[in-house]
Amino acid sequence: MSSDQMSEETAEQRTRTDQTAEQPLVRVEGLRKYFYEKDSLLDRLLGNEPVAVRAVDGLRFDVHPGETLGLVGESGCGKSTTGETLLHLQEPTEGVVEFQGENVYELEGADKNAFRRNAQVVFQDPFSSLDPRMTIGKTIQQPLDVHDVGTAEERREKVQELLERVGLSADQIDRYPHEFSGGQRQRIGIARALALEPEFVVLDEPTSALDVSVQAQVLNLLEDLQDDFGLTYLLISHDLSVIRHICDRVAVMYLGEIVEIGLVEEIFQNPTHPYTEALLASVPRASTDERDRERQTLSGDVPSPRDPPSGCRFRTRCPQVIPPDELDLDQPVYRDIMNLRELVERENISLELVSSHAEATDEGPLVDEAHIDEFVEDIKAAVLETALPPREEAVIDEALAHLATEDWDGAAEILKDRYESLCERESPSLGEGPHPAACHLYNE
Ligand SMILES: Nc1ncnc2c1ncn2[C@@H]1O[C@H](COP(=O)(O)OP(=O)(O)OP(=O)(O)O)[C@@H](O)[C@H]1O
Repeated sequence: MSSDQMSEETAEQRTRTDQTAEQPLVRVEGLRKYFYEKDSLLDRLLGNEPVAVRAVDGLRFDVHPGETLGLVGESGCGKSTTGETLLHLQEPTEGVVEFQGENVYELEGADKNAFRRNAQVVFQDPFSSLDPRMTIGKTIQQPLDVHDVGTAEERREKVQELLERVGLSADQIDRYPHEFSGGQRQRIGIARALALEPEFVVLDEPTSALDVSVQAQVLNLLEDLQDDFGLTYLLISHDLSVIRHICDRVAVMYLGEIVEIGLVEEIFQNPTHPYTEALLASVPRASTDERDRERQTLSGDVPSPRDPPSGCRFRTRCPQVIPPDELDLDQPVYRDIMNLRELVERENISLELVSSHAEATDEGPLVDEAHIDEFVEDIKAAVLETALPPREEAVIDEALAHLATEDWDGAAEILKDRYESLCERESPSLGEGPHPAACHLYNE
């Protein structure tokens, strides 16, 4: 092969859009981070096991050289914990993170140092992340001091260069953070992250503390810096417009897991996971195609990462839960019944409050035999939003009657027997390929 042919092929390889074929810069496999909150004295007396907060629960994804991968999801879904664990700022509970083919959790000595230099982070809040007593020059220079880079004079020169590069002026080097606006402070945070010439930067909500007018400027700066320095970004944001502005691909997170991942345009125009669809339904549409997409809004609260739902974690809020084959129910009715089941399983209905026929006693609520039907009607009126077909109403009446004697398990069992979904039995896996989604609707 001639050298011309070889260089042509290399150029082709670089512009290849199918990035999955490339050697990733960062490879994450089975990453878990659980927090064990301190157990109370009572827990210790009762011998209770500490409950794990499953902040990050089995992530697998790659970040390719030169790309910006977005990580999006509602507050508390584990985005920041992912970024911090990936950079080894937090100890992982389980899993592997490879940077340039090396497991970062096993690095030692010079290799560990090299990783620390090569992988940096920009935090959300430019107000609290800068030390108010330190000049911005000292703040930006600190990583150079820690890693003992160059002479004192060279370091100061480097800081001045960085200030210019992020759109500030070299003669501002001896000023203090309070003399700068929010946008300028974030530029200082970016300059500090770039001081050691990293290859990979985690941007954790880099613009969410800024005014909307300043956000685009900072995002444009990040894009320019990426081009100039060949940077690779993992951008964490709850804001889909930020993701769309700057990312090449995006991973959608829900309760510690990735539910869908793919090219940004592909995800925005053709989302497959019901959670992604619901997230997108809450933002203005760019094109007519997208505006025409069926609107599906999210119901219910995000469950606790201490006790996530079985099977698919999104199933307690999903507008497309899969009913058993033998049932022919409209989705809103099935959703309604599944919400009722959740309340019964968690014993989360205040019987005395919803029904005047439930009398509070020391042994719990007491319902007169003669009023069980009214008691059941009261619960349905308080909890259900749709009208049930007669066949289902009979099953639900039978189940709810068990609550008259506080037999929650009996009620739950009847409901489970008839309505249990594949979505609660089996956890859908995130498949392979350029645009996988962890949903039984697509994996069936
Ligand atoms: N040190 C900690 N100890 C206990 N729980 C924690 C700790 N840090 C985070 N968590 C919990 O882990 C879960 C994920 O938090 P994380 O901050 O990673 O989410 P996030 O998606 O970045 O949300 P946000 O955008 O609000 O920061 C949350 O339930 C949070 O309360």
